[in-house]
Amino acid sequence: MNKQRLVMIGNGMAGVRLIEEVLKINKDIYDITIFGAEPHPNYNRIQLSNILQGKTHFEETIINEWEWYAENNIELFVGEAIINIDIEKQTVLSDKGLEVSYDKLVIATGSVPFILPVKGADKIGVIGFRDINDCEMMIKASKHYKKAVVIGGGLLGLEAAKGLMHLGMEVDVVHLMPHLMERQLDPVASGMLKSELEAQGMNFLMEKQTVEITGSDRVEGIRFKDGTETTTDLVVMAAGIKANIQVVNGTEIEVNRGIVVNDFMETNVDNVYAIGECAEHREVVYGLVAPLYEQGKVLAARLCGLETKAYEGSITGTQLKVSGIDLFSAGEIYDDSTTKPIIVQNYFEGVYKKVLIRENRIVGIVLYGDTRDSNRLFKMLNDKQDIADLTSIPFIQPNGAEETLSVEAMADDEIVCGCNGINKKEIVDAIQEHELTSVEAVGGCTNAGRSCGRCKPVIQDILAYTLGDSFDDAPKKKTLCGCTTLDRDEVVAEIKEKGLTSIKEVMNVLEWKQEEGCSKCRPALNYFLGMIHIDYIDERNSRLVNEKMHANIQKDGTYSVIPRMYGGVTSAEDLLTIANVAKKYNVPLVKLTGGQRIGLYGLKKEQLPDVWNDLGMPSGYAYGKTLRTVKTCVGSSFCRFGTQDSMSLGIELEKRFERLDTPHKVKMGVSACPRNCAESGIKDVGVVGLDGGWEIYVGGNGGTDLRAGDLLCKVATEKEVLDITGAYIQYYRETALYLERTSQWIERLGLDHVKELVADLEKVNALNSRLADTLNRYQEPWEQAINDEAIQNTYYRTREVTLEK
Ligand SMILES: Cc1cc2nc3c(=O)[nH]c(=O)nc-3n(C[C@H](O)[C@H](O)[C@H](O)COP(=O)(O)OP(=O)(O)OC[C@H]3O[C@@H](n4cnc5c(N)ncnc54)[C@H](O)[C@@H]3O)c2cc1C
Ligand SMILES: NC(=O)c1ccc[n+]([C@@H]2O[C@H](COP(=O)([O-])OP(=O)(O)OC[C@H]3O[C@@H](n4cnc5c(N)ncnc54)[C@H](O)[C@@H]3O)[C@@H](O)[C@H]2O)c1
Ligand code: SF4
Ligand code: FES
Repeated sequence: MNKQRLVMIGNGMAGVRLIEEVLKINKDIYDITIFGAEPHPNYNRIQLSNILQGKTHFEETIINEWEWYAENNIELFVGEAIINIDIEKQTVLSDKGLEVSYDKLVIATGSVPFILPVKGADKIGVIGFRDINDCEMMIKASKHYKKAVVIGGGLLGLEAAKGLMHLGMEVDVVHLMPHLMERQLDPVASGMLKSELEAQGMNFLMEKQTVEITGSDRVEGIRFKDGTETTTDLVVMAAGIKANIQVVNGTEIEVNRGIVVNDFMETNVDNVYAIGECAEHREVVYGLVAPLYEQGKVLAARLCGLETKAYEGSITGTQLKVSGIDLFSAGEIYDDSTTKPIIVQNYFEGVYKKVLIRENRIVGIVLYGDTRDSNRLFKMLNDKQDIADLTSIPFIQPNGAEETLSVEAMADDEIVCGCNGINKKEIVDAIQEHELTSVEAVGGCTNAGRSCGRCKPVIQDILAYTLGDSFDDAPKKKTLCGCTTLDRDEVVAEIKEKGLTSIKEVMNVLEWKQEEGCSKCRPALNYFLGMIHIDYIDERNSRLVNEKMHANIQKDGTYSVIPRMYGGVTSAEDLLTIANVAKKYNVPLVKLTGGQRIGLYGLKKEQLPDVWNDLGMPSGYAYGKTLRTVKTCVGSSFCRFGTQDSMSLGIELEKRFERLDTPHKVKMGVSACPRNCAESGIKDVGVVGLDGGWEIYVGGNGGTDLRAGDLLCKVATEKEVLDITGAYIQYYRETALYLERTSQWIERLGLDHVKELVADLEKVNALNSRLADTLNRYQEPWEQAINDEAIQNTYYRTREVTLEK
């Protein structure tokens, strides 16, 4: 049966979770295409506040790596927005002119910040806070400017303000209402919050209505309706959000505040669905992930033709991600004549708890200073539990709180992860069934902890409670990934001992928890098998996406082509060839790379084989976990300081070790004197010429974790450099964790240990002999692709998408 085509507009949190749910139900039902306006894979937007507050980095917030899309055969267009939907033809059109047809269309375009329509709102230095780009702008501004104003004292505004303070800025929060977070907190809790934030150094301008943003090109100040003003270098608008529904303009798809959907996330138009913050369900547009994930489950079942219960709406619970603040709120906040409150307040400890009750049922919760009971109370609210017998203070302030709040005392169905709706029993079952030993593994299996991350400490407690004594050892062990309880060394030992020869066999014999593994273990196993067995047949589909394509995917979904230029040395003829190719294919960017070669950027994947053919040069492997470049200085051939022939040694090193699979990328440099023009001191292997010999440095790194190389040894001849380098690289291949750079590996193993190894000639020879066997088996990948129609069809021919005439 032909697969149907599912197209999704939006590559964000709600949409991609929906796709995960669809794949869980049936991997084979759809050809999936996703368009994302941002140039990134799906990342955890919630964590943007934590990036500003210095608690995490962008890389750590990626939820679905590029490999995940490739592994699941999802066609992904990033940095490409859909600008038109034709519901008659069932096609969508992108801003780059790509027209794609669909059988089912999901709109998951999220929200946009509400920018106050005041004079000056378009000045430089006025931004929203929605994506990583906004985050980066704030970080950049903090390096040049001192003062920031955040407009809006809601969740987003306060998290932004705290982040800007962390970045060293002086921050005013401008708020329209008499108390902060008035949609989530009552005046008492709000007052306590304000006092705490003031104590942390935040300044508030309350009950101020902005009428103008002043300044020339860049913002310089803000003017309020009451005639007062404040100065500022940056304005962050956090005064709410609007559903991003622009894409349906001009269609018959019904909109109100959002795209109107029924209880199955269907719009009024056949085969068109909406989900996430752009969707309006029963007149509600949600702004937190928990309800959006619930919507995703219902829609996934619908799209896969399963019976499903309807989505009937959600009650949401809110928390603020600001260090030192502990609050929770859900449901109704303000009492009225129909509600009765139970309130506990302890000024001395800064604790305030209010539960609103109507007809013996909890209808609202506000907790400040102690939120340990939030899950229990929230469940009672959601379940509409009759609490007639409980309406006394101990029910919100249990005596001997520690005891009743322990994991043991938690009910099985108590929600642990609010974002993902996962209860204690589901976590305990997953731990037992899949022998999970870490919070990450629990997340991989159940989704718990994968969003705001607030529940991670409780998951940790549940692990300890479920595993008992064995938990003490568990966290120390770094398993290969969530699919196995074995670590790297155990997996490698088992492969050798049991003679396992394919990824499938490893997974079967070593009882992998997920039949097909994941994007972490598949490339690692492929590497280990290739490292162990000389005759191993590489599983190309298990490689990381760039290696699979033999080209580096760029942020707009195009690829780069970087041919080898051994030792950074080229010729007029090669330059002419590159220039002609660049012209012929209208290459958008031709650039010298940091590794002394020439990169052609912006090529479409279907152009790659032709470009490689026309170049007629070997691949520079600028995308691989392998030897990248050997940078050289001109050395004794031309430089008056040169003591050695750095270029010829560099070229020999590059020719010897090119294409070799390594646990991570390897860069080398050869300089002909200690002036080090080839930056040998920050390379995985750096060679420096001296009078009468060479010094070999190892473990250097010029990237994010800057590290100077350590002197491994001094040798007299070029042959010794080649032998020691060979032994060193082979030892790294045989002992490093997959994706461990030499800089991390050498610190883990200890320099002395490696020094001893390279001083032992027998060991050096044995390592070099194993390496030589391996080196013999590599083929030039670009040449292979040019000559193999099947490879071209599988990897480089696109499915029929048509370009707009
Ligand atoms: C700083 C911050 C902190 C937050 N903290 C929390 C929290 O603690 N807890 C919580 O539950 N929620 C939090 N949220 C809200 C949460 O991030 C959102 O509810 C969630 O991301 C919504 O998912 P979505 O898929 O609907 O939208 P998004 O995640 O915004 O994804 C929509 C994607 O669609 C893309 N897109 C838009 N138009 C087009 C188009 N025409 N073509 C192609 N692509 C398009 C957008 O670029 C975007 O990448 C926070 C939000 C922010 C900004
Ligand atoms: N911790 C979290 O759960 C979290 C964190 C950040 C963002 N978010 C989500 O992101 C979305 C956006 O958050 P938000 O805080 O912008 O939305 P919001 O609507 O909750 O709050 C906006 C605040 O801005 C104030 N405001 C409105 N107009 C103003 C004006 N002219 N001047 C000053 N103040 C004004 C409002 O009174 C309100 O308190 C929401 O859906 C929110 O749930 C959640
Ligand atoms: S490293 Fe020394 S030999 Fe090489 S170019 Fe620089 S100065 Fe000249
Ligand atoms: S509560 Fe947010 S990830 Fe679990």
